[in-house]
Amino acid sequence: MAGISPHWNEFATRDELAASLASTVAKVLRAAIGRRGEAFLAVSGGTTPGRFFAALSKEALDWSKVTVTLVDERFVPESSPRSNAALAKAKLLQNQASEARFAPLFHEAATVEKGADLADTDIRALPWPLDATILGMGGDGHTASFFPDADGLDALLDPASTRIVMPVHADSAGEPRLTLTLPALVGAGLVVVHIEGAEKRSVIEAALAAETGLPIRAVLDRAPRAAEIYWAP
Ligand SMILES: O=C1O[C@H](COP(=O)(O)O)[C@@H](O)[C@H](O)[C@H]1O
Repeated sequence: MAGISPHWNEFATRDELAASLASTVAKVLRAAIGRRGEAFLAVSGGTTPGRFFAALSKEALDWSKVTVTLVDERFVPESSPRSNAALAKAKLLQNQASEARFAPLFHEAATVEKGADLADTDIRALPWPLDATILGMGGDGHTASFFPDADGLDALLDPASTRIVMPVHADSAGEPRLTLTLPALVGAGLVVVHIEGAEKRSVIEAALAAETGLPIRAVLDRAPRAAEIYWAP
């Protein structure tokens, strides 16, 4: 394996995982605020992060100094039930975390390419590097919007990319997507892969055991420091 092996954090229940991950991320955000006066967090969408978002939203810290963005987004407005921004706003930007600044990836544009250019400009102006990146993973081994069948996957996963946001077209994704690029994501001080259930565990274990070519493996291999896998049944 080219990269540094990830570290496993296993929990008996999804609630225990959510509480522990929220506590760890809150510590990282507090440390960043202490060190540089602000903190920068990227979170995933999908079905997995709900409990973690609820727990993190109740953590006491100076949320007015925190910027939250997304690891990836569907090219849909916030009014869509498939919007990751809508999910993050409803489940994370509440309670204590309602004071945080949210930076969306979706911008109204005629094409996802133009939307990605607008997002790249906006997101570039944020306080890089990320302090924490919380990735999810699909059962197909995709993470962020690095789908196995994405057009130009090598460019999306290029560790030398100078882009921060790129458009994604993949038949399996449903609609066009926007994603942070690999170097933007893995440059974070803390990189977490949050997965739940036996099936996803098997997928990531198989990806780590052999060169499957799955995007999750490329991300873990190309991260400059060991990622943390958070898993519960
Ligand atoms: O499409 C997406 O899926 C993955 C995994 O989602 P889940 O529903 O299986 O938890 C997610 O990490 C990503 O942000 C999202 O856009």
